[in-house]
Amino acid sequence: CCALNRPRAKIAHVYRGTFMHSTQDTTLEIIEDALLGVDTVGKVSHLLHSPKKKKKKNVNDFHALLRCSEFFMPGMVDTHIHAPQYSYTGTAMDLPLLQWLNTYTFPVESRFKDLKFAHRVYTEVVKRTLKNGTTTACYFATIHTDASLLLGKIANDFGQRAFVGKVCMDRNKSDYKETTQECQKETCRFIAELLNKKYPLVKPVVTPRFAPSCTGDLLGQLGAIARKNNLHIQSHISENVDEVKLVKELFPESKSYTDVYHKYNLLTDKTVMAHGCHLTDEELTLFSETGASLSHCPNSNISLCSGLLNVRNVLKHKVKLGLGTDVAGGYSASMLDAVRRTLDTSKVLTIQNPKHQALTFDEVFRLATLGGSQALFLDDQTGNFEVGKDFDALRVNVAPPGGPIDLILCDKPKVGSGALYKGDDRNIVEVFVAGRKVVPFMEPAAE
Ligand SMILES: O=c1[nH]c(=O)c2nc[nH]c2[nH]1
Ligand SMILES: [Zn+2]
Repeated sequence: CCALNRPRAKIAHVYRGTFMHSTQDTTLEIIEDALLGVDTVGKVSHLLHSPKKKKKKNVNDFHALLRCSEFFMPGMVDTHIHAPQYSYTGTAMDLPLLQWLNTYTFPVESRFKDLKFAHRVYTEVVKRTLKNGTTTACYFATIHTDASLLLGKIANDFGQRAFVGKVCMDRNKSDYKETTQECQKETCRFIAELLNKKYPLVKPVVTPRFAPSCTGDLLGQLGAIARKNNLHIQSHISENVDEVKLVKELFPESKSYTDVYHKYNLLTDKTVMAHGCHLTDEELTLFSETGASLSHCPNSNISLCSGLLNVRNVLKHKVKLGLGTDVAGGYSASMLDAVRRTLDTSKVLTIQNPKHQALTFDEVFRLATLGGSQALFLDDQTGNFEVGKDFDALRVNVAPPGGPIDLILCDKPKVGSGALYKGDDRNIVEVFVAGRKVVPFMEPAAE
């Protein structure tokens, strides 16, 4: 419908082959021998299911033909990732959350005052996630405004769609914090300067780290800033039981952890909260009523022994949910890993309770793509191949030379699931964001 209201841009590319995506009505739709057009502004102009019936020769003449071992799927949406923590991924997996933060995370994040170090790490994380098929990332940076702006520039240079958050914390045992006033002032500067760059795909997100590292004053100010500027919000919630206990002690007047954020206007339909493993049904209802979403980060939840989120119960409460890698609580920057761990976690819940209905592959595929775009309030722009949305896509080759998969029993409808279970970045041969090919990497524009 929206596509009809716009003047139509010219078609720039047409691809022919198999397309896999999720829609509101279909968990996983596989369209074989389809023709998909991308217009000059990077949007899907048409998706024809049976082009053979349309015998107008000149329509089909200029298409790029996928190999029979290839298909297109929507780019994946990482709804929660800490860009600075990429520097120590996989090296600090032996402590629970609160000790883990003090021992490993805060000392490393403090180093991002150094813009040279920040440039190196942020370039690597943007490249690594893009190569692994993350077309949209919702990033936490650090408390440093200039380094956070640099992350925005690097995502823009490589063509990744991203939210970037300058982290806010005015309460911490170590020096890694700001005063309440600095947090507020620097958040406003960060938002103004990032918006001023007019990057088409990179936007700021208001980012209180989590309730234990913020005073009520700061949370209130950040809620007001987000409201005034109509911005996204991200934080953490109910990841681990000690953290939930700490929040009870720090905010005794609040009914629950969720209530703390709600009180300070931080639960909106543009809020994404990571984890939520220990939320009560009552809290999930508050999420549903406010339209706030959850980011499920199974690798992190297992690696830090935080808990097992019952995604089925979250979905029953009609709470929007996407997947996140949560680097470096999670040790993998790949969303394919997040897909697998989501399935594993759900099956563990079924082992514990046979009445639990485990998530299916198709459902998890939807969470990694359309679900993530809904969680980030971006589903009018990305998440599947509906006409009028940006063409954010992965060209997957199930069996590239030297790849990780041996195609033996090739049952066509199952090829996609096999590729996502067993595949890696070698299978993601091209990545597109808003119609632009971003993998293989583009040369960043000269200064
Ligand atoms: O997984 C997590 N990573 C973090 O950096 C963090 N900060 C607060 N809570 C957190 N959880
Ligand atoms: Zn996190």
